[in-house]
Amino acid sequence: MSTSAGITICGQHHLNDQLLFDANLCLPGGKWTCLLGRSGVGKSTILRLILGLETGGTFTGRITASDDAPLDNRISYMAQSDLLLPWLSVLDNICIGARLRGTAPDIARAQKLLARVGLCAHGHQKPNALSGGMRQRTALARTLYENRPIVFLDEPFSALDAGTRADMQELAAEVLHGRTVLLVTHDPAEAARLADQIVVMSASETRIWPTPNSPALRAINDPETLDCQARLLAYLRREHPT
Ligand SMILES: Nc1ncnc2c1ncn2[C@@H]1O[C@H](COP(=O)(O)OP(=O)(O)OP(=O)(O)O)[C@@H](O)[C@H]1O
Repeated sequence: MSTSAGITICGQHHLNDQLLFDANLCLPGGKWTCLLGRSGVGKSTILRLILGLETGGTFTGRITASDDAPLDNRISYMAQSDLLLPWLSVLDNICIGARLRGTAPDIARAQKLLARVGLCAHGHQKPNALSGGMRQRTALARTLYENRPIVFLDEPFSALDAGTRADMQELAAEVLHGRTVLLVTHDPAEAARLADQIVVMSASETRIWPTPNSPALRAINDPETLDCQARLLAYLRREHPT
């Protein structure tokens, strides 16, 4: 695996000639950044801009890697929708990246990941036979299979029950330790538990929020983590009321 470079995105994004956001966001290399902010503020757009994907708007600014090398082929991306191919089995969906690159899929690795996301018995099934949470875990396994130094996760645990969510957070923290991770979430508890850096995004700023002193992954009942979660929730409710 190549080194996990940091990324900076600095600039303004306009949608239909209206300013959507003015962002100055630095993702430290090898660390987890959790990005929160009200729905529609532009969190997914930030991911898509760094990935060079269509956003429907216009970005003016700069996106740079800390090692000045191109970001191509260094990022794996788990979008909000699972993007599973309905005609392939769960196992084949997990190794779709290898197939698209024309390389032999590592079936043993895919099966290990399938087991880690709790879907051992479902590898042969088609995605339409799975629940929403099972589909999301398949997409997580596909993202982890890619073994990239930079990983973008857009609400990756949103469809999971509380117990499975905690398990998948722990799996992702273990497998992606030392990678540059950008996790978009609406869950202050998730951010308080997983983040090396928490960023709250609004139209006018990307605000760094204080994280607990202990290293991630933090215990669910760690008092400082619970305090961070409560303060963050209070801020989000005050700053971004519905
Ligand atoms: N391809 C597109 N074409 C036009 N507008 C778009 C496109 N993609 C996103 N938008 C608009 O950009 C704005 C920001 O969307 P984005 O998905 O980045 O928000 P978000 O903060 O991730 O929201 P959520 O938390 O609800 O996922 C929204 O107004 C959305 O309608």
